[in-house]
Amino acid sequence: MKKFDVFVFGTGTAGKLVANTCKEAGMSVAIIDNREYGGTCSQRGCDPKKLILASVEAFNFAKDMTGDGIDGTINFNWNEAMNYAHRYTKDIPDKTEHELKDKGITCLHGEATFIDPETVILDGEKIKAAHFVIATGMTPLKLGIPGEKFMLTSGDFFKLKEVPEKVVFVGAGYIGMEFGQILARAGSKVTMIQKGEQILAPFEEFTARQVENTSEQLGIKIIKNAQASSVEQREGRYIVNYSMEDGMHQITTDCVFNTAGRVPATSSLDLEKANIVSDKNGVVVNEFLQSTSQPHIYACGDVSSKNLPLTPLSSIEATVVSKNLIGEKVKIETPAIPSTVFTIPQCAGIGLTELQAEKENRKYKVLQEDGSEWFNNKRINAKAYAYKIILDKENGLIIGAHIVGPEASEQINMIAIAMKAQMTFKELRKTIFNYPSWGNDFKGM
Ligand SMILES: Cc1cc2nc3c(=O)[nH]c(=O)nc-3n(C[C@H](O)[C@H](O)[C@H](O)COP(=O)(O)OP(=O)(O)OC[C@H]3O[C@@H](n4cnc5c(N)ncnc54)[C@H](O)[C@@H]3O)c2cc1C
Ligand SMILES: NC(=O)c1ccc[n+]([C@@H]2O[C@H](COP(=O)([O-])OP(=O)(O)OC[C@H]3O[C@@H](n4cnc5c(N)ncnc54)[C@H](O)[C@@H]3O)[C@@H](O)[C@H]2O)c1
Repeated sequence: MKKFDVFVFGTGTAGKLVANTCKEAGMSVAIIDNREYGGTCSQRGCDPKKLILASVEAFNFAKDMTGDGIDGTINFNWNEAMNYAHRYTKDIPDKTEHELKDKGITCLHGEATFIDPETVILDGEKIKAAHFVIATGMTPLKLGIPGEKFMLTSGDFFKLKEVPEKVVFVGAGYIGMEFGQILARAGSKVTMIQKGEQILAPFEEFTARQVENTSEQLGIKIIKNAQASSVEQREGRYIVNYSMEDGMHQITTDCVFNTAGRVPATSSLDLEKANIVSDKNGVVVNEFLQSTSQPHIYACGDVSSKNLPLTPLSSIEATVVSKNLIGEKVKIETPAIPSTVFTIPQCAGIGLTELQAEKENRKYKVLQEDGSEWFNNKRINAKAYAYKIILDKENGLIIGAHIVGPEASEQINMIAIAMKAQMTFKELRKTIFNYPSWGNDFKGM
């Protein structure tokens, strides 16, 4: 029977980092994936999305500047934008696998399942390991509604051959809003069906509302307090039935996406046979990222019960797991975590929202303003720019920051540095920034 020091499930950001580090430390390592190597971020998430956004942003920029230096008809070409993204992503699976193999890591394909805490089975063959690392990421949430099989999921977005005339997204979260805006700019008539009152719910209401307003200006219809109840197929099109307080409604569309959230990908691992405890947040782990029920088994990335499911956190968690496996004793510790929805304008946040600060009974001060008339925003004829900075009333430290604007992701990175360095907002503002630049806007906030 084959036996390894470390057996890793998943070849995404988290899994491949653990496999590489353990191998470099001299351990015997096997890694497995049930689809192509490379994971969500590189194949059907962050990277292809941002590559498509390169031309969407250029298209939008040129449109905003039309009459102020840009002349003539500007077209967005869906197939070219998709080909551009695929050119970058298509070689990654083979390259990832070759790099792992070249290091001497055993690369497997398929679905290995636990049969006991020390053993998995793959195609009838038993494999033992001293340690297992679960890094299987997340998968789209099942809505459990009739006709769900007609719904597309985020991975299908990157396979769209043409821009649908009409499209419905069930769920106006990160994925729904990012993809909805891309398709709206490409020419689709987009409708969002959102369960609650707020789109982009974990974000500050003030900034999320600006994304809502700009999306509506773009022609996106956002139906809030609505829940999809079934999807029917009729003559090559789809009818989405949804319920609202005043009763049932329906909408006919060319395609419908399930963007209602993602859940930990654990269902095919037979975790119970190894007595590995998991819940709705994933494999339950302690501060060392060890399974609380099986300490020789670790979990990291989206599938672990700790932290938000974001790429930088998958890397941080994988680093902690690797260090623990090679004999250091390291706890997961994260400074404040920035996050951005890559819409136009971008919606970025870090730390507490005002509502959270209120609920935690914090003594705080809010700096909030609409910056849409500020020079940086006016210079590019951008639609929206606003911020809300929440400061500890006593010591002036930043406890939350929320920016909506063309470069909000980079501005929030600067706030992340200030928060990590325990710098007050006043100190941050004393920095000399380039002028004119988005960083310099902190001086005016
Ligand atoms: C559309 C989209 C856009 C996103 N955009 C961003 C963004 O802009 N910024 C950001 O920070 N995050 C973004 N994310 C989230 C980001 O992609 C994830 O946080 C990150 O990829 C998680 O990495 P991971 O290694 O934990 O899991 P993954 O990269 O998902 O890797 C898990 C791997 O495990 C494999 N697997 C699953 N089940 C099994 C099994 N039973 N056996 C073997 N292998 C298995 C999968 O095939 C996959 O290759 C986005 C996600 C999506 C879906
Ligand atoms: N830019 C980024 O960093 C980025 C981009 C995409 C995804 N992600 C990561 O992936 C995770 C998953 O993203 P997501 O967009 O799938 O989830 P999400 O939680 O952001 O959004 C899901 C939305 O669907 C709504 N919803 C749920 N059930 C519904 C129903 N039955 N009918 C109508 N609406 C319903 C929810 O209220 C929520 O607003 C995110 O939490 C994030 O961590 C990050």
